[in-house]
Amino acid sequence: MPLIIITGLPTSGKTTRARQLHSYLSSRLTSNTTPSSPSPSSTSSTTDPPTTANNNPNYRLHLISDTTLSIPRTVYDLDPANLPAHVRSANASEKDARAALYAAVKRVLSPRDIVVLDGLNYIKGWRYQLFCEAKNVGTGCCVVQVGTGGGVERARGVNLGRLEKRRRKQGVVEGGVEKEGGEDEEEEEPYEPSNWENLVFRYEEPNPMTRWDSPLFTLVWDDDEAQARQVFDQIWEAVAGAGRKVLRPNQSTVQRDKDPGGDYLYVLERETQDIVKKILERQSDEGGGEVGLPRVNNPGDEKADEDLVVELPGKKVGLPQLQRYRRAFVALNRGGIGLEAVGSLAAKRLREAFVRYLNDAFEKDD
Ligand SMILES: Nc1ncnc2c1ncn2[C@@H]1O[C@H](COP(=O)(O)OP(=O)(O)OP(=O)(O)O)[C@@H](O)[C@H]1O
Repeated sequence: MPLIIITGLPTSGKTTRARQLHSYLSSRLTSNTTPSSPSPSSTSSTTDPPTTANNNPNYRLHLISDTTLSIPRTVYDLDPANLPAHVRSANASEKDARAALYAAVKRVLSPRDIVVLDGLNYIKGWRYQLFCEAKNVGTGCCVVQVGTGGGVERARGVNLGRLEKRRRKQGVVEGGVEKEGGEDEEEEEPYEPSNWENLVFRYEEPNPMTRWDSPLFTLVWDDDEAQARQVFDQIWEAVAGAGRKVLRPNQSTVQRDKDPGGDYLYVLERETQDIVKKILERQSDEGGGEVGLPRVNNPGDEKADEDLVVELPGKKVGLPQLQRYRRAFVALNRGGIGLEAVGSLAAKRLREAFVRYLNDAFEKDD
């Protein structure tokens, strides 16, 4: 499962662990024997390791993060008005940052590439999207949660420390005395305190019971080298060991490598619109439960084959929510399933795929 998603609260030690894991995997791939332990110095290293190591005939290794893509910390600002003008004009919002990360992952991810994605990765829908991408290219995905252990105080302290360091560096110390030094140190960017608190508030804990957050590995701040090494061994086993799990693309991520025909896009729109319309018509007033849908969109004979089943979430679903899912599904499958499949077969497959996609999405929302 070559996509390794690192997640955790802001300033909780994610990059530190991501670098340790990267260097562990790198030495494991290079030597094909016993990997080196994470070195003590790597805990405080601020220099990025090379993003690619290609010493093993079977795997290439990549590290992707905000830093490797030069994504500024300001993208996590709550209020775009607070962003510096040059950032605002480049429209560098958090959403755009995610798009850049997604594109970077997509560019390299394959069954032969191990990608360590270091970042907050705090939105479960985002982790789900990455899981689908891994599945789409026929590889696997796991999540590594980095925690500080025993509350958020330590992570908050790291951020406050960074803020203080930045203040001192800017020469704005109490009493207005300008201080020197620190010029040659690489600055670890702090979050504005309100943003930090908000990111903690919004953090969506990984849930190992869901497919997209499993297998889930955990590392805490106080884990020493030997403990970290044990977890890295388990990750290696999951990623490259005999028992590694490979996700096979299914019909909710329909093959996209053929040129789409104009008809295909029309069929994609028509069938997904029809499913949305029927769900709205058929769901009960209380919401929840199952709704049967026709496998074929044939107004003359709708009752004939109603064996597609949507399991609705606990509350009633509205048009905006369904349209959002529909648009996401359309975007995912716009690439087409090939001209040969256009027609009734494509329509049927798309309906099945869209229903499966909705079931996944509702399960995730519950
Ligand atoms: N397990 C640890 N033991 C000791 N110090 C650590 C540990 N993990 C991180 N640190 C220190 O805490 C600080 C923050 O760590 P790091 O940059 O890895 O956090 P992060 O979660 O990646 O932060 P950000 O949210 O800014 O990306 C660094 O100075 C680092 O050296």
